[in-house]
Amino acid sequence: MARRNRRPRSTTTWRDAAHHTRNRNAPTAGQTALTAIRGYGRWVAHSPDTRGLGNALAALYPLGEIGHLTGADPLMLGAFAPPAALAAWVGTYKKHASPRYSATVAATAAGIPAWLGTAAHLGILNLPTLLAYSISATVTWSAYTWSDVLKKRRAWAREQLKWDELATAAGLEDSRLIGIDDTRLGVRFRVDVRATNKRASQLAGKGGGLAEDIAAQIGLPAERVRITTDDKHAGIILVLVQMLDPWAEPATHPALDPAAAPTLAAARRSVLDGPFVIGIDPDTGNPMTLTVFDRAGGHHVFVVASTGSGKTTLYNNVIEQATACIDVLVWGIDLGKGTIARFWGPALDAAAGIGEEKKALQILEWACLTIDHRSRETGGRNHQPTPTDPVILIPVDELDTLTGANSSIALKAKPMIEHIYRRGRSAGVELLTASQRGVVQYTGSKDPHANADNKVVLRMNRAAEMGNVVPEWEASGMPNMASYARGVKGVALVVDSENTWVAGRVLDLSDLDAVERLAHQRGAPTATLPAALAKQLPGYADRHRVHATSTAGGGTGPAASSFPPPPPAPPLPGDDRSELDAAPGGAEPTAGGASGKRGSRIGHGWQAGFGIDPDDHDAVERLAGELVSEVEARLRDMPKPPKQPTSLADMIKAKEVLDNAENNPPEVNQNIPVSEKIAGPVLALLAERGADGATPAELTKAVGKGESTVRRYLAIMRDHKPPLIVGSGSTRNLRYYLPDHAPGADPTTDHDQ
Ligand SMILES: Nc1ncnc2c1ncn2[C@@H]1O[C@H](COP(=O)(O)OP(=O)(O)OP(=O)(O)O)[C@@H](O)[C@H]1O
Repeated sequence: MARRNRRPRSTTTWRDAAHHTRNRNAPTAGQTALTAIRGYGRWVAHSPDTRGLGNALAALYPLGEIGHLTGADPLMLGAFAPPAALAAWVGTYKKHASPRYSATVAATAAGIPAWLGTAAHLGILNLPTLLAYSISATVTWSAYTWSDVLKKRRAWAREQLKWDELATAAGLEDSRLIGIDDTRLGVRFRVDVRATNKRASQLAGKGGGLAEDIAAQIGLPAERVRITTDDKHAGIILVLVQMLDPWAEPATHPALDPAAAPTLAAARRSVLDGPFVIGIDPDTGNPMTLTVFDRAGGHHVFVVASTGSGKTTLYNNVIEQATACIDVLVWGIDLGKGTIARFWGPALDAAAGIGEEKKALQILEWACLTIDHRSRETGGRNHQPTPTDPVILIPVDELDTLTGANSSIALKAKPMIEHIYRRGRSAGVELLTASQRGVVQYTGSKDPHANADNKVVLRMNRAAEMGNVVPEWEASGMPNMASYARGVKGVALVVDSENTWVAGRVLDLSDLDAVERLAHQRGAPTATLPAALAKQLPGYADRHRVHATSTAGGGTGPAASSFPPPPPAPPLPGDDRSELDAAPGGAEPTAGGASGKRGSRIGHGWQAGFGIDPDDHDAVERLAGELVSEVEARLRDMPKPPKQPTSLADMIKAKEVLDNAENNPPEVNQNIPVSEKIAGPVLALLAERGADGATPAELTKAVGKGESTVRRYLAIMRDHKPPLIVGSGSTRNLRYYLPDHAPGADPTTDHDQ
């Protein structure tokens, strides 16, 4: 044991051991100096800018004495100051473009010959020179150390350190951070991955888990880290890290602010002024946009959205922007829910709602005739929109109601939709169609896929569905809309013809009351079709007067008063509506009408806009008679004016009471009458549901009015005495019941007592 202790473990001889022991215990002066110099060098190298400068300034002081001792000419030495300053300024300013930094470096460079000159003259061994030098050196050092360039350099070093940590944890040790940008919600790293032996495309998207690893390292949900390739450099990836929750802020549409709505309604623009803003990109805070027409011509839009994903809200955004354009006319088709006609009616040029299949066909026919007319006129050149020859935008909600297997008009609608999709682009006739799925059973044909420049994908039920709309979505790093921002309403992915995409949130314009108000404030479109074109479109001049039997827009809201359908109008003399069924597009317009057949029947009457030949006296008289009876029929249902007038102040007060119904004390609500149009559907649905009751949303749907309006009336019905309905459950789980069916109600109780 003692032997083992005395001898070194290796084969080193006792001499060597002794030598090492002596070295350890008593280093030579030279070795100590070398170690100290090395340590000092490392210390300076650690921060060459500041420590290096400090040391250089300290070393410069004694150097001044050399000039003094050798009798150097101070003026000669000082003469080097201006060129040194100039050279330093030019060199640094070119590189950093920071005047402050360049000024400091130039002053320092000029200071060296100036100091040498001064020292040569005065010597350094006197107090005033020492003091003056110390102060100047301190000022120089401070100015340089705290210059913006050095501050940035230090911040950059910190970021580099952060990235190095992340990269090591994610297995990308050999990557190199080459850029970093602050984004609205976090940071975006630009990383050179060429030395990692991995391709940028391998790391992008899910990146074999790279995004997830980085997110785990920072402690964020996986979807808050996104990796994409750099379009300009194949060896670089962009790593976007969202430190803040992108969905924390609601994306409210300005129309929801009653104070801003009138200004918004009055705003006018040209479709060529820029793309439509439909939402916000939460990463950047930039608007999410959709271009339906620009200098390159039109761009159809193909929307794929599962139920409840916010399609109506998206349409509200697009229509809001389109109806603000002085050179766009909107012809809406919504045979499924009738929302477009019902709520946007006053601001549209034409619309077809529930049960208005013929009208929908008529609109498609106009679109085809418009395309043919414009193509003939321009020879297929891009249409130039003006207020008197506008772009036609045709939003079609639920395309399968037109072209799907179950549509009764599919046979006629399909070729027209195809014609518009194929030929409408340059003729300024643009489609915006929505389907629940991107398969032909829903779209009717492959035309939306092939001819819509813009694809918009809202929330999907299954990731596999994405491929039916944007086949290369995964390779392009687009988010999976089945899992993107889980739980967030109104998310959308917008992809244009160049495959450039943006994902974000559609502005919340889901409040149909606000939409209705806005449409009324905006009023009828100002654009008009050229007379020569309008006269070729069968029934176009009568589009606001002749309505098919429909429940769409039949509500009593303000929209019902001006645009949406009145009671069915008697057919106009000679106007055989079945003619709408005639195949469009192929019909050759004549000078007097849409087709040879129409032209011969109605002559130039279309131009006059009454559907008859004004030279035909019998027809004019018949029409006058019909018009009188039509006016009488419309007036028949008008309420009788009250005997006592109501003052404006009372009306405003009554409206305030109604608006506040959800918060009024019951005794106030008891005195507010509920019209049959509201109470009827509510009571009918609740009677049908019995003990299951219904949610406010279901009752809103049954009534067909805006959600806030219905909620107010539900509160009023609840507070009536005896109550008409009973609410049960917390605000989120609220359900209404008929009093007999309310949870815990005694069925034997007579509520009429
Ligand atoms: N952009 C949005 N921001 C916030 N909430 C939204 C947004 N879009 C939709 N919603 C919410 O989702 C609900 C459904 O939206 P919307 O009626 O637009 O969907 P939809 O797809 O048209 O529904 P359906 O399939 O029944 O026709 C709205 O009532 C609203 O509460």
